Amino acid sequence: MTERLPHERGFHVSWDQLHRDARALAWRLQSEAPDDTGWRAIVAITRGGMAPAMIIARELDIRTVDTISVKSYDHQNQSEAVVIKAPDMNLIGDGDGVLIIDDLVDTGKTLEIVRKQMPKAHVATVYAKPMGREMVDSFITEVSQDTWIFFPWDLALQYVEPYRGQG
Ligand SMILES: O=P(O)(O)OC[C@H]1O[C@H](OP(=O)(O)OP(=O)(O)O)[C@H](O)[C@@H]1O
Ligand SMILES: Nc1nc2[nH]cnc2c(=O)[nH]1
Ligand SMILES: [Mg+2]
Repeated sequence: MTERLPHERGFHVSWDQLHRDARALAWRLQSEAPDDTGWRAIVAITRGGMAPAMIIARELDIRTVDTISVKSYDHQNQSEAVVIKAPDMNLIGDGDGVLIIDDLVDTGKTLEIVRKQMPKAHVATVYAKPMGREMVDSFITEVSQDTWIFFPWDLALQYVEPYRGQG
């Protein structure tokens, strides 16, 4: 599977690392809140945004959490992102005072369509690649464009050969 990815590097994130990085993002977002009452809601971008959104909601004591689902379709090798489930717009409105959370931004296509729905929201991701960095207001760690980020929900513990004897 992984050999087929057109990326030179792999960045493997453990649950512990994700927890630390999401908490670091929450700490930063706390100081960026619009006023003393804090952020009024979170919109998590499914599915990858749900784990960091839960951690941030806990740290910032945000109880209103909604989701937006974006799916990329391939049309003659050009991918197009489409919203297949929107948040409750009566609750979220234009996004003022709302945090949008995703695990990462890569090309920025997902965030482009999400931002159109909630133009005043504050967009935050845990990880960012250079192409999409301009689409986020806050992030924690940048990786190079040719890096593939592996999240803990896509990984399993397994045996690896010792270095000595390889290559
Ligand atoms: O900046 P982009 O190039 O749009 O890529 C970033 C998006 O891609 C991944 O989600 P994916 O669509 O794979 O779905 P998932 O979160 O359900 O795994 C990731 O979780 C981001 O949401
Ligand atoms: N897991 C994962 N999903 C992605 N979607 C777009 N880029 C990435 C990435 O680097 N890792
Ligand atoms: Mg995603």
